[in-house]
Amino acid sequence: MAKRGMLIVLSGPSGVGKGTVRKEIFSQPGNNFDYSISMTTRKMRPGEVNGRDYYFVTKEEFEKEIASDGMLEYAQYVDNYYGTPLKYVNEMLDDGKDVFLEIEVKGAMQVRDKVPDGLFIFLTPPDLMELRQRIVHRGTDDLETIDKRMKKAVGEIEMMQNYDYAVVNDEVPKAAEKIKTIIRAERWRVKRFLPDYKKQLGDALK
Ligand SMILES: Nc1nc2c(ncn2[C@@H]2O[C@H](COP(=O)(O)OP(=O)(O)O)[C@@H](O)[C@H]2O)c(=O)[nH]1
Ligand SMILES: Nc1ncnc2c1ncn2[C@@H]1O[C@H](COP(=O)(O)OP(=O)(O)O)[C@@H](O)[C@H]1O
Repeated sequence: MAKRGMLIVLSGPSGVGKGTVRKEIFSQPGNNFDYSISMTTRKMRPGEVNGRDYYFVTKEEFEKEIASDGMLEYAQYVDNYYGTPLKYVNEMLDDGKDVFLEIEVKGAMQVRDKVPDGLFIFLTPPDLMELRQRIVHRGTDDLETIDKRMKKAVGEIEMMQNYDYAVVNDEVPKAAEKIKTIIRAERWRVKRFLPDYKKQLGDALK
């Protein structure tokens, strides 16, 4: 049955370990979902590669994409734009492939409105002190940015209620395992099969 692919959205507060857990999932055989590379106006960090980690663009370039309806969703996060280019996601889903988005909560809620049958998973820290320690430990943000990210994290965690599943990122392999289990089960959601059978029934009764 040629089913449309499943859109998988992983969000959670900055520093909770989304990138780390996603890489763990993708490194395992059979879990190479198509990853949607986001566009951002934030500065490239050491070690990041344009076109692999993000498409790094100017504010003007980003605003042009918004104006031409080129984004599935976008949000402003700590002084920068972040967004999901629409074209790639649509092509992959039409091709029957599952697409994985790793995005913050405001963007995820826009996706939820547009793609209600997507799978929405919230990655949450064991507690807020641990979250702060992870951001400090990562060493990519100055103290002022860390404070901004922490304040934001509180509001973001409250958004958890709008997701289908919550996964606590206590240990990376455990969190990755839980997410894989959720994805595996969700592939067999009745909603995903009904349209195909309805069409077959229509054809069979002709
Ligand atoms: N809405 C939206 N958020 C994104 C997108 N790409 C990344 N983000 C989120 O933007 C936030 C900041 O990302 P980044 O500056 O890379 O920091 P980090 O993920 O905390 O290392 C994170 O919560 C990301 O998940 C996107 O395409 N759309
Ligand atoms: N389960 C975990 N236990 C301890 N540290 C973690 C865990 N998951 C991630 N980290 C660390 O926390 C920091 C933030 O992780 P990262 O994947 O960059 O988060 P995000 O993508 O959500 O902003 C990194 O230094 C990472 O190594």
